[in-house]
Amino acid sequence: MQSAQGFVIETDRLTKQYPGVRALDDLSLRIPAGVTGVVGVNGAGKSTLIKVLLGLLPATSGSARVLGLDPATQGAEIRSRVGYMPEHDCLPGDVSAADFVMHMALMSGLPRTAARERTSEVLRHVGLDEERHRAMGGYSTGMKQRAKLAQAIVHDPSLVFLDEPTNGLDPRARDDMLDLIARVGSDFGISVAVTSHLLGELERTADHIVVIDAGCLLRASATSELTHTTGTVLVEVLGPAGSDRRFGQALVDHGLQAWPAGEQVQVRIDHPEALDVVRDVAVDLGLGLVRVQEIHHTLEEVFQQGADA
Ligand SMILES: Nc1ncnc2c1ncn2[C@@H]1O[C@H](COP(=O)(O)OP(=O)(O)OP(=O)(O)O)[C@@H](O)[C@H]1O
Repeated sequence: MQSAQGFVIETDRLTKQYPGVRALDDLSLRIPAGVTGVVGVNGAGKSTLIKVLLGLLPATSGSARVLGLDPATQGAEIRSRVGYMPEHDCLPGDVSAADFVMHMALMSGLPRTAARERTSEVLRHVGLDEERHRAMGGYSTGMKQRAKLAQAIVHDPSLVFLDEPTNGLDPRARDDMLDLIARVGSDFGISVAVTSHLLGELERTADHIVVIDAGCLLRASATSELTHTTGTVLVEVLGPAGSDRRFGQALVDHGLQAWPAGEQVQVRIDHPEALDVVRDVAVDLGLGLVRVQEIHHTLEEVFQQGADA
């Protein structure tokens, strides 16, 4: 279920005041279905936002809708339709993932047979098939994060909140977790709101990015809009040593802006025929064109530019 306008989450001037700290400050945002990255430095207000949206914390002022429901009065209903993976370790060490996830499935109201089937399905999905009967106290951080993800989606929610799911993971486990999150969206059709304090991390995974700073909305946009093309391409040619330099010089002689980038050449594509010139120059010099790749801004660059402006 979504709101009449098709947003899974909407907030209007949402404010949360803790004693001495305004964690959310007049925050108005709209999050569509799909995978959305909620990005902000530590202390920006991400966890507070999730807790208010789940109806676990009352807002000081303003309003919100989650799947069209009001967290202030319909928290229990929201929590039955929304999954939540908390940031911190909250798993009982002496219980197996299979028992824990099954318990969470039963708690959410699934009948026993459906709960058992769904538990196997989600544990397989998160890659905890083999180890599911071992006590979770002996799990690695990556395995614990997977078990937390499994319990968040076991009741087949329409939306899931994942609070810093890559925290404490090494780069390989982090990439695996990000792939898994993308598949929660695509394979199960569950909308995802995932937080991170690392700007670049959700670039590949999220369809939309919301950036929060000191409880305020800094930016909200489709990821593709934020990381739009830089108008340059990276070209790799195949030929004898020094071919890249000869190629770059020839492009400049043909009126293009080109400069070296390692052993490749970066070329500004500022008119539609520029790519034809790149191809023709390579042919003229007898060089093979190995690849021509569009360069996109990274999210870090986009926000660095914003900060410098
Ligand atoms: N229960 C609380 N009482 C007082 N201040 C709090 C409380 N919980 C959070 N805060 C403060 O509110 C601000 C926002 O915290 P929040 O945990 O929502 O941020 P965050 O973006 O999730 O960061 P992190 O990833 O570090 O948890 C911080 O300044 C934090 O210290």
